[in-house]
Amino acid sequence: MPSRKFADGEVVRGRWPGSSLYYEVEILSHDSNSQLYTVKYKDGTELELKENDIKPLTSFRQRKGGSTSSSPSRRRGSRSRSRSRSPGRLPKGARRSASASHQADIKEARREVEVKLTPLVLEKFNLSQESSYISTQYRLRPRREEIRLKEMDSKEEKFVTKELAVRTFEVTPIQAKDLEFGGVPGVFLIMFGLPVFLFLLLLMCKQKDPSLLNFPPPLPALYELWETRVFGVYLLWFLIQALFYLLPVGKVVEGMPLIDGRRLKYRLNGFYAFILTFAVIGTCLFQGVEFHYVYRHFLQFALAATVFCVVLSVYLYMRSLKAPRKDLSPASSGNAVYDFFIGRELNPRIGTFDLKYFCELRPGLIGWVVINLVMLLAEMKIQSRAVPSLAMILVNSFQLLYVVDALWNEEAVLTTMDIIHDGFGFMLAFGDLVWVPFIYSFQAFYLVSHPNEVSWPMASLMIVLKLCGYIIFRGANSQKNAFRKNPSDPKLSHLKTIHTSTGKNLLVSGWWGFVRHPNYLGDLIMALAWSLPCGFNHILPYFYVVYFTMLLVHREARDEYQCKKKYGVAWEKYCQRVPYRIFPYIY
Ligand SMILES: NC(=O)C1=CN([C@@H]2O[C@H](COP(=O)(O)OP(=O)(O)OC[C@H]3O[C@@H](n4cnc5c(N)ncnc54)[C@H](OP(=O)(O)O)[C@@H]3O)[C@@H](O)[C@H]2O)C=CC1
Ligand SMILES: CC(C)=CCC[C@@H](C)[C@H]1CC=C2C3=C(CC[C@@]21C)[C@@]1(C)CC[C@H](O)C(C)(C)[C@@H]1CC3
Repeated sequence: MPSRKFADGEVVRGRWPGSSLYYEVEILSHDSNSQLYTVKYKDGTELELKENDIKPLTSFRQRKGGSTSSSPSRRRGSRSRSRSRSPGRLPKGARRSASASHQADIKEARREVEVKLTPLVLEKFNLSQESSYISTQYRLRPRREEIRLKEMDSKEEKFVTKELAVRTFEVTPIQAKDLEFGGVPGVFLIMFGLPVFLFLLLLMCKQKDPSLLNFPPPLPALYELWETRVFGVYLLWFLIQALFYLLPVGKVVEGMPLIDGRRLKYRLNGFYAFILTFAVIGTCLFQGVEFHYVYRHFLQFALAATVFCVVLSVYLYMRSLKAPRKDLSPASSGNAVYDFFIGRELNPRIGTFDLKYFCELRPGLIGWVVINLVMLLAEMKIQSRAVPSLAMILVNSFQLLYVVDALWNEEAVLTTMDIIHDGFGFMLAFGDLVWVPFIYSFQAFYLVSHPNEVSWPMASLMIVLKLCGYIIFRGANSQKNAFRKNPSDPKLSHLKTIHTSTGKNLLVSGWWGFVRHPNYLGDLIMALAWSLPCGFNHILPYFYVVYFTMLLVHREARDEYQCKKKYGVAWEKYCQRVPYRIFPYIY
């Protein structure tokens, strides 16, 4: 008979399903057939857990004792992590509401968790058991601070209790307000509108006078835009990038925990792929390959990429119908149109080949730099220049820095909303493979046919602006990534934090104490710096700044909504302490 590690009545730590958080539980019984323990959380919740998901209390106490954190808020954060909290909140992936008519899928996974929860009466948590080992930390704190913290604790406990009650018993019907992007009509409009808009914009830019008054330009017939050879070149590009992605070079890291606690592995070799790509391009240039072909067929390439993206999205949707429910995205809704757009499967993979992760950083992002280079060469050819214009050099170098930075910090993409929350569907396929390479290169495309002379003093100001944006963007992203990776990193010990009932803390000083999305602010400042070299003759090169502001304001609202659900009172406190979202004193 297989042995069991924990005895009935033993008090241990049990992992909350789908998260990496452990809570104090009592072992009630053990089933020798299923090898599952029935455990009881402090609020009365009973669950069945595997032995791997249970840890002795001692391992946690030892870790706390070794905390290096020094700031009061950090101490407070670690204390809260070591204390038992209600596991009432569901795993991140299961937070969104379910439809009555919703297929089994992801929401059923949530229901599975819910039906096993059996708190008939939700009692207030008993925290006394652990107070002995946290008391040394309490004693160090001034009295007034202690009272304030206790008040906050009781407020948070009430919040968690309420959350648990709601999440345990509520059968949440799908409601229009739960769908983002304007729901089904909204995503329908986006799916048809964006490709049309892309072509109108590119055609407009090709006009001699790309004024808004000349909008919309005449659309060419579809057969004029389709070229099989171009499609072949595009496929070749995609396959070469896929080949580079498969090279067994670079570190392998684990992504964030999924709904079932698994962590997928990702190879970080984007930067190598970039170097290899440019080694190949350099060789081709040396061999006299005509890159002007890409400029001459720019619209055809955009169409080839769009067709490819539609085919890919159909494939992704079809395969998601066979995907096990644990693999579905928390953003998926059960509505076919919406799910086709937002993506139904969270991490579609062919073997170890992760399609979303690959598309997010490789063909589109590296393609953007290649297109910029093509535009630089086209400018020299069309304007008969011996060297590229200063404006073109600025645009190329600013955007090159952005892409190299993304590939160098590739691991950071694993914590973005796109990887953790959104599925892989039309939105990201189109965004990654069409929008990024063909819209983000718009300034360079514009400069080919609309030259702008930039003086050195103006160029210096633009460089300063770009560097300011970059320092904010990189500083904020690195600070948050380092904090999420290791909250007690000594390099971050000077920063203040707010503790949350999930056990994770929020930074409230440093970049994240300046505004609530400092990384977006930096990104937007950089976007402005990319457009300024195009001058002020036309509004068109500033389209990117306008679009990007809209994208990030909308993204900030989506993130805010999710953080509010995730962190509750703690998030509200954060908002009080850091009142501005992106632009200090403005928004
Ligand atoms: N060029 C482009 O087109 C685009 C670029 N971007 C860039 O991508 C990057 C990633 O963006 P995105 O994924 O949207 O979001 P963020 O990197 O800003 O991540 C948001 C998450 O950070 C955590 N967080 C929020 N506030 C705090 C805090 N005070 N302390 C600690 N953690 C906090 C929360 O997650 P949790 O607590 O769960 O860790 C929150 O959900 C940004 O730099 C953005 O500018 C984004 C979109 C498009
Ligand atoms: C118009 C439409 C369908 C929008 C989709 C939005 C996408 C264009 C963007 C969503 C998130 C993105 C990110 C980057 C590029 C744009 C998209 C795909 C990113 C790869 C750019 C480089 C950054 O350093 C980044 C890695 C942080 C970033 C991640 C998010």
